[in-house]
Amino acid sequence: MSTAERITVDQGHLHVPNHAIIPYIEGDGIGSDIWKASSRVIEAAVEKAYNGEKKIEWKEILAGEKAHQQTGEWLPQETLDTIRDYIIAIKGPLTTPVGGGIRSLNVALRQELDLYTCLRPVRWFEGVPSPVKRPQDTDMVIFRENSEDIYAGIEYEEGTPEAKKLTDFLQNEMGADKIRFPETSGIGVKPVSKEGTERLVRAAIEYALDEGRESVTLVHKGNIMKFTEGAFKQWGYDVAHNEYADRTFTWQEYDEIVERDGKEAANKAQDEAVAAGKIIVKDAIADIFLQQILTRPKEFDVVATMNLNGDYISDALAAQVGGIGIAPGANINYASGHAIFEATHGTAPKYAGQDKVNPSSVLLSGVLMLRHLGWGEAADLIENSMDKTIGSKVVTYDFARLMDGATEVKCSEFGDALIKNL
Ligand SMILES: NC(=O)C1=CN([C@@H]2O[C@H](COP(=O)(O)OP(=O)(O)OC[C@H]3O[C@@H](n4cnc5c(N)ncnc54)[C@H](OP(=O)(O)O)[C@@H]3O)[C@@H](O)[C@H]2O)C=CC1
Ligand SMILES: O=C(O)CCC(=O)C(=O)O
Ligand SMILES: [Mg+2]
Repeated sequence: MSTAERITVDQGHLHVPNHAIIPYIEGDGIGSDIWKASSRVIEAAVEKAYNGEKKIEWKEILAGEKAHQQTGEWLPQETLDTIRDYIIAIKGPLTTPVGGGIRSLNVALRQELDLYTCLRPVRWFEGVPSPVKRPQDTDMVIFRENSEDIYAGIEYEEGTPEAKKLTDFLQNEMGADKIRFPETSGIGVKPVSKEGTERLVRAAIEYALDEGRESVTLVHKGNIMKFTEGAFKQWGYDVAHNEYADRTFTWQEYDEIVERDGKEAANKAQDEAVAAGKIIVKDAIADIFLQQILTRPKEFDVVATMNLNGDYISDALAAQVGGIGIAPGANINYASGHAIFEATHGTAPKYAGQDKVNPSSVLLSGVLMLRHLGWGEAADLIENSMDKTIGSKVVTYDFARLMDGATEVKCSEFGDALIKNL
């Protein structure tokens, strides 16, 4: 009889049994290849780290194409119920059609479970090829708001009665006179709330404090979208001022000191705050931020931003440290304890079933999961093995095409090499 048990949560604190059941969604496209390779490495690392004392029992749950084939549903209720019950899950990517068709199942999972933080650490591994000269300078952790913004899916197709009704309302009752082509516009709505912003920024500041990080940058396009992105910026600063006054120093405080006492006094206050171990909370407008992460990456650390900005920033930053094949993530609700770990990339359909792509994104999502469970020894083993394997230039196609003298291996063979090097 299996001794496996479910993970439980008590007031946000996880209780992880030694033999833990973890539900997984294999994913569409490349999902099956990367999951097979990664799950084997995770199992081997746990076995080696704890001599069999700790163990994961995977429990498959369905979503996406596999779910549709087997149950007729894209996201069965049973899948949501299982994640609710088992608290922690890991998933491969799921396809979302562009234009029409079903809405994103990835977004639906985050919304259904209210996994409001999308945490995406971006760091370089020794030896990974990168388009920038000093990839080691990029070490950031993205906190992407995961529950609102235009991902709420409130949009109406051009030419429909709903789009016309909303356009008429905006023009006739709200005085919106800048809809350039009202007869042929699709209309989308972008909700951004104070509560949603506060819980995300709070999580980012808590993380920065716990992990000894230097700054939290609020990234927004608040000059143009004043009451959504601009409000995000101000609510973010307010969290720092109202809840973390003794542990943060903000650029708004800096500006106030400049106004009152001059720049020298402000610089002195900031230096003293840094010396006292306070976190600097600052902000950047999204367009220039995308330049500065390339030109001055050392100046950024924890990044807190809204859903769409976070989506773009995730892939842009991934490129700086070797690409989307090595970009992990986690979707977390810090209050309920629920979390789904998943790669940043998608289903890469042109590589589906070829045993070709890099499994590192989902594997490193597993590493994040192991750390989240308190199984850091197994996580360390995997990261060290990645260093060793990539250092010996045994890599999948994505790295091989940018490396001189690399040995290109398949997805499954990269998994084998990682297990050998654990
Ligand atoms: N969380 C999720 O489940 C996500 C789902 N998606 C969905 O995935 C589908 C495809 O999206 P698409 O825009 O093509 O983006 P993808 O991230 O799926 O793929 C884009 C490109 O990224 C590279 N890539 C992706 N994964 C890997 C990997 N594991 N190893 C190496 N290279 C990789 C490949 O680059 P190259 O061509 O240069 O070799 C690939 O062609 C869409 O339906 C989209 O909605 C997208 C993002 C996240
Ligand atoms: O849900 C999708 O299809 C895309 C999601 C995405 O790009 C992301 O979460 O980074
Ligand atoms: Mg994305």
